[in-house]
Amino acid sequence: MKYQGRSDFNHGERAKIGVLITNLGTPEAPTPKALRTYLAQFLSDPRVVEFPRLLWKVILHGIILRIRPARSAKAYQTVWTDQGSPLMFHTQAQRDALATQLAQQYGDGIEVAFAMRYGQPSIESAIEKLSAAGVRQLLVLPLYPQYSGSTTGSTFDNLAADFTQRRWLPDLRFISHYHDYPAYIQAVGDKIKAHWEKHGRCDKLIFSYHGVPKRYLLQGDPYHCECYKTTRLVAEYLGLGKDDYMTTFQSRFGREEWLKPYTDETLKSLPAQGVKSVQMVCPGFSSDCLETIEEIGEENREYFEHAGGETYQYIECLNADAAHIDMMAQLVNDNLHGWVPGDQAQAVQTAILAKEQGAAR
Ligand SMILES: C=CC1=C(C)c2cc3[nH]c(cc4nc(cc5[nH]c(cc1n2)c(C)c5CCC(=O)O)C(CCC(=O)O)=C4C)c(C)c3C=C
Ligand SMILES: [Fe+2]
Ligand SMILES: [Fe+2]
Repeated sequence: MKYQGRSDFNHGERAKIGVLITNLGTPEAPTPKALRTYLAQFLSDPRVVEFPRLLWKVILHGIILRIRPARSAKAYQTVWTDQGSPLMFHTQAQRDALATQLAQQYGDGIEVAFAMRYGQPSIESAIEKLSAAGVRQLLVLPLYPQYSGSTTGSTFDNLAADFTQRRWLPDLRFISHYHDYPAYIQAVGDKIKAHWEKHGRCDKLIFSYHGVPKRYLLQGDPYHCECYKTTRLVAEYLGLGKDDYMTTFQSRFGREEWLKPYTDETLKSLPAQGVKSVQMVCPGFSSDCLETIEEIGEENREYFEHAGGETYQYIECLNADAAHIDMMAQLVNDNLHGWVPGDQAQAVQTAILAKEQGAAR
């Protein structure tokens, strides 16, 4: 059988709305073996590494997957907790809190699930679960505020690939970005304000985003522009002057040029320019993860301090903060416009019918 379907459907079944939040994915364990599996899937994605396929396969399997898993496993060990990978437990907590919030509005007419683009729980398994629960209208929210083909685009590829195997497709809506969504800007701005209230201000506030190869920007990826727009809007919300903040790009991979300015080089050079205290914020990451906790929280702190910097503070991601969950619920509500769970739709229809019958009498 080519297309997957349910043979147990019954006509009385209630149609539900499904909300699927997704993130990148993380290894199962901080070990070289688990890293190898994770990196093999991640780095084989043509959306992530746009390089001639055959040549890349040779480089990936012949060089990178022999060296990087052990190195990355060491880095993951520094962020791993009793609850596992931060990216995983934050995303799980976001799902739980969002489900609780949406249940207050929609009762059990809505199902909320989370999935990861690489590793588990996979997007396929989440759609299967939602479909078995009676979801006929599906809203997908990849938790990447800024659109990039390498993240958001790849999530859509995965979703579309799953749909090519499915017999009965749901109505589908896909949120491709929310980099300038007012509630998101406000949530990021308020998190910074809360940090200032506790710790005071620094010479410079640095907005550090994950980078992508510069080539992707030149070929039309809007990610770079969306990062700059997020920074500008948050800076405006905070009333910052142009010298009070800057945008940088972190987490370079490979040898080609990536989006600049690079976070690490910037931090190495700032103390010589008289900037002795910095606050770091990463609005492109909806959850703290390896790239924020280890790379921004630890590695870049060392670069800055080694170069003569005196104060270095990292402002955490929005994670499962109430303001973040409220923002997600608002975003979901905006995008569910016109969709109502099956029984509510039925109730509306019954009311219209009763009104019509009343008028006919
Ligand atoms: C937030 C947006 C992200 C973009 C854009 C992005 C692009 C991108 N990433 C790589 C390579 C790696 N990224 C890795 C980790 C990682 N990346 C993101 C997010 C974005 N990546 C997150 C949230 C994480 C952390 C995951 C976690 O488990 O905590 C890694 C793995 C770690 C390592 O070995 O260094 C790699 C590799 C590329 C090539 C790319 C754009 C083309
Ligand atoms: Fe990445
Ligand atoms: Fe990194």
